[in-house]
Amino acid sequence: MKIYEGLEGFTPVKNAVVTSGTFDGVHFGHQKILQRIREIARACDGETVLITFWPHPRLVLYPNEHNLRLLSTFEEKTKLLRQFGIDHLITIPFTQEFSQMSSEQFIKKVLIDSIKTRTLVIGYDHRFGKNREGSFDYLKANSALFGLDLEEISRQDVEEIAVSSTKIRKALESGDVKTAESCLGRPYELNGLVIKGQQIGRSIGFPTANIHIPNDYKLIPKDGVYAVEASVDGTLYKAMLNIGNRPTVDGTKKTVEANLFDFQGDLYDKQITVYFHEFLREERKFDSLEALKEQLVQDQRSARSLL
Ligand SMILES: Cc1cc2nc3c(=O)[nH]c(=O)nc-3n(C[C@H](O)[C@H](O)[C@H](O)COP(=O)(O)O)c2cc1C
Ligand SMILES: Nc1ncnc2c1ncn2[C@@H]1O[C@H](COP(=O)(O)OP(=O)(O)O)[C@@H](O)[C@H]1O
Repeated sequence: MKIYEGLEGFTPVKNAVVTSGTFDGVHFGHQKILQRIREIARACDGETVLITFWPHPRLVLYPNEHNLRLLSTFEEKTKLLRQFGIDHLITIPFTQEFSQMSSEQFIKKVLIDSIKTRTLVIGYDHRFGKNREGSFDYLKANSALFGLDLEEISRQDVEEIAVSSTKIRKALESGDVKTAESCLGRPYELNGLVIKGQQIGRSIGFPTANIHIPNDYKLIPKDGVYAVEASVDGTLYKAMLNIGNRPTVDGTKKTVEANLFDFQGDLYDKQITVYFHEFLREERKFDSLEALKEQLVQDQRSARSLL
């Protein structure tokens, strides 16, 4: 997959089969669209092109709305799009100025002049251009004029899947990692770097890798204890993970930390990926570290039996 920042570096490809959108999470519904554009490209000996916007339009249009959290970081999204067979990824810097472009201008300048789109695939409810006025009907009425084939993912197809990024965000915010997993078609993941903590973990026999997630827009699931898998240096470990303030040790800021099963060694400064499988329990304040330790023994047993 080739990645282009903006349209400048892009040179038109043969029979471009195009779709556009934010694709946050690259969930099951998005995957249907990706599958469809791949099929069309194969049939016409063309190449798949995905236009996406970064930063997320809502972050630019509503900068005061600080609570928007995304399912995928830019790196996670590109990795997934590559896996799903996109040949060319164009990321358009989403600015206030860009948001003022009319749908007609978007079609003419971006889809036709710059990309030379042969087929455009969009969901029935997809809108683009200023105030999201560019609808499928408008495109359909003008597609001959624009010289492109149009393919709609129907309402029925979209509703059958019953998946949306919003639904997945809500599920994760309530700890429902199972629903998130079924909508994403894979477990929800976090990526980060292992950093030093207060080194209390090892003293109670449960060293915990503290994970620093550099992207503050990335959605962290609800506080609590989870059964997860963790991947480090290409090896996958079963693990348990806590998200929260650690009231037992009077913690003040939120941490994400994992105890890996059947692992011994040093993880500091390593890149780690965790995959959420089950919510185990709420985080609690224990009367002593000894009581916390007893609970961790139980948590480990529960996690092992679920994973
Ligand atoms: C699976 C798991 C569950 C945890 N549950 C709790 C909890 O319920 N309450 C709490 O205060 N801390 C909880 N913790 C956090 C511990 O307090 C933390 O691991 C300990 O403070 C050591 O942290 P440190 O080595 O990073 O300093 C949990 C940690 C893990 C890995
Ligand atoms: N099974 C394990 N799971 C998690 N971390 C482990 C494990 N074994 C060793 N470690 C190492 O121990 C560190 C955590 O120990 P801990 O005492 O909790 O210190 P810290 O407070 O710095 O996280 C991890 O960052 C990692 O380098």
